[in-house]
Amino acid sequence: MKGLRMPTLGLHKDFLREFAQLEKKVRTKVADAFDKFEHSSASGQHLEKLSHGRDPRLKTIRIDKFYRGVVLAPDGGDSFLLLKVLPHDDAIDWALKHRATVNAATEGIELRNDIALEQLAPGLKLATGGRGAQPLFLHVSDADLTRLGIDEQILPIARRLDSEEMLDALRPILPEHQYDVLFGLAAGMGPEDVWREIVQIQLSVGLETASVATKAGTPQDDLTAAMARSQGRIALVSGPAELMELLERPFDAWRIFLHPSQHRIAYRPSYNGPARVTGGPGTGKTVVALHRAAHLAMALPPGSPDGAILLTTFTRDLASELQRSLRLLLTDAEQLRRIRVVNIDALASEILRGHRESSRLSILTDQRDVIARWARTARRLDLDHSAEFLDQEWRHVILAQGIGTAESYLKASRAGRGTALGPLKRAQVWRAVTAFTEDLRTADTWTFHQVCDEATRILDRRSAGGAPRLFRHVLVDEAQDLHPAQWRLLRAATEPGRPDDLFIAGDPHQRIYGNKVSLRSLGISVTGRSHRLRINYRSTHEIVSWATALLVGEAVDDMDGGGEGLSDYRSAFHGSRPAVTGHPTKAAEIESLVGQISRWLSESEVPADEIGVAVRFVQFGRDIAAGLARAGIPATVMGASSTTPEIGVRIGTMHRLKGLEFRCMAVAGVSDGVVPMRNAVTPREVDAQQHREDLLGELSLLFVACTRAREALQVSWHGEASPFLARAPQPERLPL
Ligand SMILES: Nc1ncnc2c1ncn2[C@@H]1O[C@H](COP(=O)(O)OP(=O)(O)OP(=O)(O)O)[C@@H](O)[C@H]1O
Repeated sequence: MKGLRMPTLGLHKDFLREFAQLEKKVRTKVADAFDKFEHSSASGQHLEKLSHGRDPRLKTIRIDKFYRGVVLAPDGGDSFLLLKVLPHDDAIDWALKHRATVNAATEGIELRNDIALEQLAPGLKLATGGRGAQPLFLHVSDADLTRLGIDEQILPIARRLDSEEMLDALRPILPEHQYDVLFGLAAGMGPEDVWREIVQIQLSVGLETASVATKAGTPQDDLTAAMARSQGRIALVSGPAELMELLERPFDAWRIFLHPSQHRIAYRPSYNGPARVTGGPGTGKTVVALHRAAHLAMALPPGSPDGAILLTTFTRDLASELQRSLRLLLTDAEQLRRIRVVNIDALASEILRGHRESSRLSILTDQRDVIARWARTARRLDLDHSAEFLDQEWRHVILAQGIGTAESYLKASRAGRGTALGPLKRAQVWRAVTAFTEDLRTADTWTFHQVCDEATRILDRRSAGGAPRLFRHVLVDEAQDLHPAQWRLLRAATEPGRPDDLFIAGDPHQRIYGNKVSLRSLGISVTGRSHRLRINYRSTHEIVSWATALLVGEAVDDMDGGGEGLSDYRSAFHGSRPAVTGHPTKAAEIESLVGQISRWLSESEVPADEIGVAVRFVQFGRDIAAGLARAGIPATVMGASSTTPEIGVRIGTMHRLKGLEFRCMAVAGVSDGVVPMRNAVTPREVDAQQHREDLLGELSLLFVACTRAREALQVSWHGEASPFLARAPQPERLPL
């Protein structure tokens, strides 16, 4: 077969991003132009060389009168890397200025703006000399910088940087890997940490993907080899059919451009027990869980039963979203059938229903009904504990620890609860719990936690009788909000001690339901199999830094006996700053919001369903929907009806929008008394610890709402501003 090599086609992630932003008719032309790469003999013909470019391998291709593509293609070689698609003059300008190199540390391809870098150095010297500030990388030796992949051109520039802002300003012209290394060092990581977390991951994932991508014995040119080692930045495609498939779904880059730090977690052949991924909002935890599920489905032997893998999460809406994404990732119907996607509570009810004579199950879904029942019980027994206190004691101590008798409750640890309860008080609480649960039993009515408990007992009995566990692998997303009863159900659903039994994705900073767990106490040890993601792919740097400031100084536990911070958490790209606006009245806030949404729709041409509005309580959402309707803007209040299809702008409570994302996001009604919601916070005098926990929960809720925004965020209030807003820096009050 000598001389008959197929061309290698690679796609840079910038290419897909720019392609996604083009109008549909231009996208069709781009697809047509690159479809011509079908045969190696013809592939290079359409490429035009540039004279006086920095890199003779950078060529352009005509798309139409206005657009050109930029391709990296060595003369006479058979590798093509699609880099950019830009308006005609910009494409030429980009191709003239840039140069592709292979990084000495990662062996992957990197691109740099050669001209801008050359022009930069003298100016930088002056700036530093003028201010005499301390160089940013004084503590790192040249040898270390070189070992981490900083090359001869960048080293003198790095030496002249004296602030993180300067580094940030240079980001667009620096080779991406080298920026990542410098960012890590500037954020306080030592050279060894940077080596392990940034270089080694890229190197080892790159080598792994390269060995999969290249057939044994096939000779390769340097460019092909380096392309294959550039996991996360470059995706190799098998041919025109795959290229066309990718171009049909340009918004779903997550399917092919996993960052090496994501790839190594998702595609590790096997974990010798439960594994976990954490990270701030938008770092791709869900993406990693989806890829892991796909990896496990592909690894199952042929003929494996349908539904052998469970992919689960907190709510029904999030489960539907997971199912939708999974269908994009896995196209093989048999592999897809191996993964069952269902939310935990629905799974628990299904198990219980299947076990009862009647499949009807009455479940208390509204927390207000639960509280009303507690209030009745407390009145009947003449107790002076509040309904909320009793409910919390039941959920956070009794159900959480699976306590079944008065004796064990008397001895139980109440760590995390702020009010001491002596034996007499405990006996009173136990009486209330017994009366409350007895009433539920008589009415054959359940809470979801009870359903989970009962489902766990059913599963445990079945496996004690020798039946196989329900699932071979269990993956759970949004894990920070699970109650211990739900954890126990998941533990019982898969065989402990088996490789890849549990895969857990979650962010403790987004804990909004007050459920704190210790994984160890539930028999789930993730020691040595825990990973953290640091790069936000959803929101701009401006949104991420504003929202992160809300949580500064808050200690959050990581469910495994440690704490987790957000200091090295950052965004992958820049955009406009969030806008924060106050209004004298509710009507004025709604009017301004309607104006902002109209501008997003008309000036920025954002489709209505890519605009989200988060509110703390649903009635304000309805008022906003009415305001939008008066302006002729379609909107849906999410969850208001299960039968009406969702159209237009999505309005939802902050709880409801968890896990979702929108190009433009308004977080409205962030007023004093509403955020934090007064009646959602236990008074300090009732339970000081619970008071702190509730406040943190409300703060996390605001954080979750703000981090749903991809490109634009507006936060507004009427009356007095929420005290939480004083934590965040005042952004420029500019229209977005
Ligand atoms: N490697 C990647 N390349 C491109 N896009 C990515 C990548 N990883 C994640 N994304 C995108 O970033 C966004 C956030 O990803 P994802 O929802 O998985 O994050 P998350 O950590 O689960 O977020 P949250 O905790 O806030 O719900 C999504 O739009 C996803 O498609």
